[in-house]
Amino acid sequence: MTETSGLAVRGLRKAYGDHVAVDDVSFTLAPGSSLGIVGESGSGKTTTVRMLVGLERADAGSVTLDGRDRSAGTRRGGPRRAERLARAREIQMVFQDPYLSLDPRITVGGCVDEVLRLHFRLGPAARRARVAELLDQVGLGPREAAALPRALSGGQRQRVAIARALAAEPRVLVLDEAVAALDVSIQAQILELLTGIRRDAGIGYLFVTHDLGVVRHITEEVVVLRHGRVVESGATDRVLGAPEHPYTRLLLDSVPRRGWDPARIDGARAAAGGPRP
Ligand SMILES: Nc1ncnc2c1ncn2[C@@H]1O[C@H](COP(=O)(O)OP(=O)(O)OP(=O)(O)O)[C@@H](O)[C@H]1O
Repeated sequence: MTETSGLAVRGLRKAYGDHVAVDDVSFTLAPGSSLGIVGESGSGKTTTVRMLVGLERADAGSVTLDGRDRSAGTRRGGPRRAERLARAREIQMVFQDPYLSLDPRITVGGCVDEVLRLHFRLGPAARRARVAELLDQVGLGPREAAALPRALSGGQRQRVAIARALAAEPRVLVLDEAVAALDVSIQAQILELLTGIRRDAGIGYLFVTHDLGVVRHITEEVVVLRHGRVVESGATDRVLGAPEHPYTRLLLDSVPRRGWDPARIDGARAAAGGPRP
């Protein structure tokens, strides 16, 4: 990746009072590639991506997309609305629970249409066609388009959330535990769908998850966070296949499987430096 293409995160830091949630986190995401951010609960994954999408202000560090500084332009009064909108469009987020992020009073088609109206100058007929196309891309048809979110299954709702994110034509899609609430078979369907979209659209994925199976399935590179710091990063196959840091080994050993022994995990945790004091 050249310095000017893709997403580059450098030295991000965020403290809440005297608790440092994210500490000097850096990584890059090439256009169309897929990066996993893994770590235990409280390791700083969500705080990191919230800073990328502007839901949280970083204390230090920078985020650039295709060479443009996303924190720049904060001159007096902040960036102009058009700039802010353009920036918001570039990185879209899909959350764990689409039910909470979808307006219960607006039909599925209407909620995708909202995004088109916000970001693009399209007439009603063009918007209708684009809504149908986006829903079709995620495997939903006219029946679902006319329904309210509560009439859909969890997997269908997550498809709506993905269609809505894609409507903005982002460069990067941040998926924060986006399949965690779904049944395993539905998870697999959504992961397949996302894999296909990435291939076709060349959108970069940032996958926040505690599920190493998901990481193995969908990411090319991975960053391991612990207590807000990057302890290991690299190609997913290498990091999961031959982890170098004791904490990564601990995460791998913590996945329940045949012959799994919780007592061994406690021993490994002590070796990795124990819980935070
Ligand atoms: N708004 C906030 N105010 C105070 N502390 C916060 C806030 N948001 C996060 N934290 C703290 O920052 C640390 C990192 O939290 P974060 O949610 O980023 O972790 P995570 O790795 O995403 O965890 P999980 O997998 O449970 O979502 C935690 O110790 C958390 O308690």
